[in-house]
Amino acid sequence: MSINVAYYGVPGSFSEQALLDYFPNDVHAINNEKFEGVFKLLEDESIPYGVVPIENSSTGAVNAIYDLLNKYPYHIVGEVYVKVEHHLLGSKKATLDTIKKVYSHPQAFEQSKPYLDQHGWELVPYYSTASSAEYVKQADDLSIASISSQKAAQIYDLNILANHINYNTTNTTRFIVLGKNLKVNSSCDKISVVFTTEHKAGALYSALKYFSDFDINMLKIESRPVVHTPWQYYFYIDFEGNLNNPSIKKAIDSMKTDCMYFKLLGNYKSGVN
Ligand SMILES: O=C(O)C(=O)C[C@]1(C(=O)O)C=C[C@@H](O)C=C1
Repeated sequence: MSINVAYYGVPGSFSEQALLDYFPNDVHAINNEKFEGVFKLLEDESIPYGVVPIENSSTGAVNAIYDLLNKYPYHIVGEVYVKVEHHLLGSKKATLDTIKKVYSHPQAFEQSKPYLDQHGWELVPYYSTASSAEYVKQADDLSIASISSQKAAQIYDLNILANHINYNTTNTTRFIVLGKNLKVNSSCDKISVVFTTEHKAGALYSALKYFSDFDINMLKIESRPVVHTPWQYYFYIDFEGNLNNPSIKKAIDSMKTDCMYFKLLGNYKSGVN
């Protein structure tokens, strides 16, 4: 029986690619055009997983996803890295000279900025990179193009007007797999948490020092504003470990005592980059 998995975008988006890489067999993919839409789809009992982008190697965090991870009760149960190559797509008769406007996801604009800066095109932020291709196909207008994947060019039958326009040749996006429950098995080697600390000298240091005390390798820190309390922050931390390891348990219990708010986001197997 196939398993229902929600993803961001439409067929040909990088999130769909991430889903297919993570769930290569028997999957029924259900899409949504908004990041929060993917989280909402998981409210349906028949959809156990969702796939969304969280971080890009050139342009950094996808902030909206960090905020949604804290807002919804889901867990990170996996991650997958996808090499992201952007192309400029246009309708069959379009050329670089006919283009006036370019549609894409804002992250794709950032990842292709030096190329776009060479042209005077108007940039129109749109939904996913693949929806942008779909839009260009439907509009059938020589003056518009999208920044999308090669797969989107095939699906929406568009021409590639310029290849590989992302400035970083190792441009990679990390996607997370959302699930409803915390799932810990022996292959899980990465933990994600979010917390707030008191607004006083040394508070963050106190919470983080347990990584050193318990010899735990911290992988990432990201901060996001606590919206209704100006200048307070949620700290999102990724670190190596398995929740069944007693010293990881102790480190987390100690950390909690230094935090005003603490949420365990997940323990999962790190993806291959
Ligand atoms: O638009 C898509 O195809 C997506 O999956 C979204 C997204 C993102 O938001 O980071 C994913 C990968 C690329 O970095 C650009 C866009």
